Amino acid sequence: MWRLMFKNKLIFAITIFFLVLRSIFEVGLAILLKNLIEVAMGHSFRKMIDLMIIAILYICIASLINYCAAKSRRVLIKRCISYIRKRGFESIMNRETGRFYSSSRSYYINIFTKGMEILENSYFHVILDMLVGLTQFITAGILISLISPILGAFILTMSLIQLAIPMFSGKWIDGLNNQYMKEHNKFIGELNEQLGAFHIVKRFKLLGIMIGKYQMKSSEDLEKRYKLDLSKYLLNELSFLLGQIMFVGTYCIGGVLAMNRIISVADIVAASQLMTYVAFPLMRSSNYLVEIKSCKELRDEIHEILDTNFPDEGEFLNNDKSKIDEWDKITIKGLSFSYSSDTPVIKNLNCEFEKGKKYVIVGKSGSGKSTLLKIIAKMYMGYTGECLIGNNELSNINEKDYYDILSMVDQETYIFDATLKENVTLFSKDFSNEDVINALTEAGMSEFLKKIDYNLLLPLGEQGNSLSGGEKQRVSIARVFLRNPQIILFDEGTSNLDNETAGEVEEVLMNKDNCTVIAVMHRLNYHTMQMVDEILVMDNGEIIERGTYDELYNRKGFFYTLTMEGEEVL
Ligand SMILES: Nc1ncnc2c1ncn2[C@@H]1O[C@H](COP(=O)(O)OP(=O)(O)OP(=O)(O)O)[C@@H](O)[C@H]1O
Repeated sequence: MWRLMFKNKLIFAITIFFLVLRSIFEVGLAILLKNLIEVAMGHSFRKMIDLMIIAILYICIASLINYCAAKSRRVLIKRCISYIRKRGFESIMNRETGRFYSSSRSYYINIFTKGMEILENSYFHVILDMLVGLTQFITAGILISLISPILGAFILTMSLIQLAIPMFSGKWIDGLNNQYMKEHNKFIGELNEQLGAFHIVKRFKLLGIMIGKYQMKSSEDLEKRYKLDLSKYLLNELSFLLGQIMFVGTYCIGGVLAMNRIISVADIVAASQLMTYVAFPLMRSSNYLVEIKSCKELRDEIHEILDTNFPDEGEFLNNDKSKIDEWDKITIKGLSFSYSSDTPVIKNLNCEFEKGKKYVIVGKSGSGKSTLLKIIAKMYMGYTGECLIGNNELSNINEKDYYDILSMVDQETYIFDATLKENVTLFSKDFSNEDVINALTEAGMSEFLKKIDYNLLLPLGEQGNSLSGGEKQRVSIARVFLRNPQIILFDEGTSNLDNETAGEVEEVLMNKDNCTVIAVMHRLNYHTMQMVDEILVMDNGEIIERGTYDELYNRKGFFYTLTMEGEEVL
């Protein structure tokens, strides 16, 4: 991670230059003081005036250097964090879908907010502070040893004792820090969930329960933070105690040496001033090492995010995977999948979807329909069996290529805080207003377009707050229609629409030329069903019936029972 600072060679070199210069100037002040005392004791007014002018100039130059050091250090750290934020975000957004979903949203948010703050304060600043401390320590150490080797030896011994602290406490603090980060992740997750569920909390009068849940996570988070801080304070105090022993000890030894006329009073004053630059960097060094160690896990995580086969700007991670060849059908052979190791959600499933044909999957809630669609959409890896697009195994296909031919309408719609047009084109410049209007019309938005006077620049607000649930759903359908993909996966895409509009949209969908449609539907419109090539009936992760609507209905099997229960067909 520290190598990141080298990436900005010029600003890194400038920062080091000013920091080292600043340290030398700070330490040099002790020699200036020593000379002032010696001149004062020599009673030469003229020399005193000259030295005072030099001292004022010295202090002014030191201040200027301090400012330059602070500014260049700030620029350097800003660039490092900016690099990690930008490349990290690109890397995460370029992840394969399955891998992206293997971590929670609050995990990512935490890395980019709290994580960056910790990295900045507990790593980059600390490394530069260590450099300042090291320069001060070496310069002051040499000067003190020149004044008295005995004092030098005493200070060195005490320093080594101080350095032992982080070595013994590193793992302990590491563990506490990890526990805190985990608890903090949970707290952010809870906060995210509760704010997202604001309307449900209101409507179902859940405030008491939710505040209780929130309070629990909040106090666990604060408790872990308290334990971490307390341990850090303890170590700080131990370091401070050793520092004080060194401080007082140096005065005592210096006094004895002065009594024996080995060093002068001016030497004692200079040594006491220099001691600060030996003692404090050392006292802090144990904290620095603790801080650096404490964010090791975080650095490893950021490393993993940044280093995984990192692509050039704008490229996708899995470019090594094969491009998709010509294909004639989607073949699923012996497919099994489970979210957790115990219960499989898809069980040894076999089926085929021919290119250009239209399919509807039905089944009771929880039978695995959406999971099957998500596997075909390359959102979940870790399945067993085969999922072939033509002759290409899905897991070997380049995701970018795949999403050129496949689009999905999800159960959950996502609307960006942008205009209607941007929400349909998804910020692409490749589509005209006419294309957008056609797609929206196909998605059943003609009345809405009239109502807004065809204003495609209409802002839709945060999460599409200015739209109804059905309108949001139709915007997400229009996105898919606009792209005219070879495969459309449609997961209850019309569930929020009235029967008439739903029927119209489904008719457009089922009449898309050269497009393979696999739709999950609960509410089956008879007219739509007549346009479907095959209906697959799923139960408990398996396909138990398949055929046209009439075939299945007349078979009087599971599908018929579903229709009789009134769950599937209106
Ligand atoms: N992300 C997940 N993690 C763990 N279990 C899940 C996850 N998503 C779904 N499941 C479980 O997998 C099973 C199948 O879910 P799936 O959403 O595929 O069913 P479905 O047939 O589409 O249901 P519905 O018609 O209600 O949408 C359910 O028992 C569900 O609880």
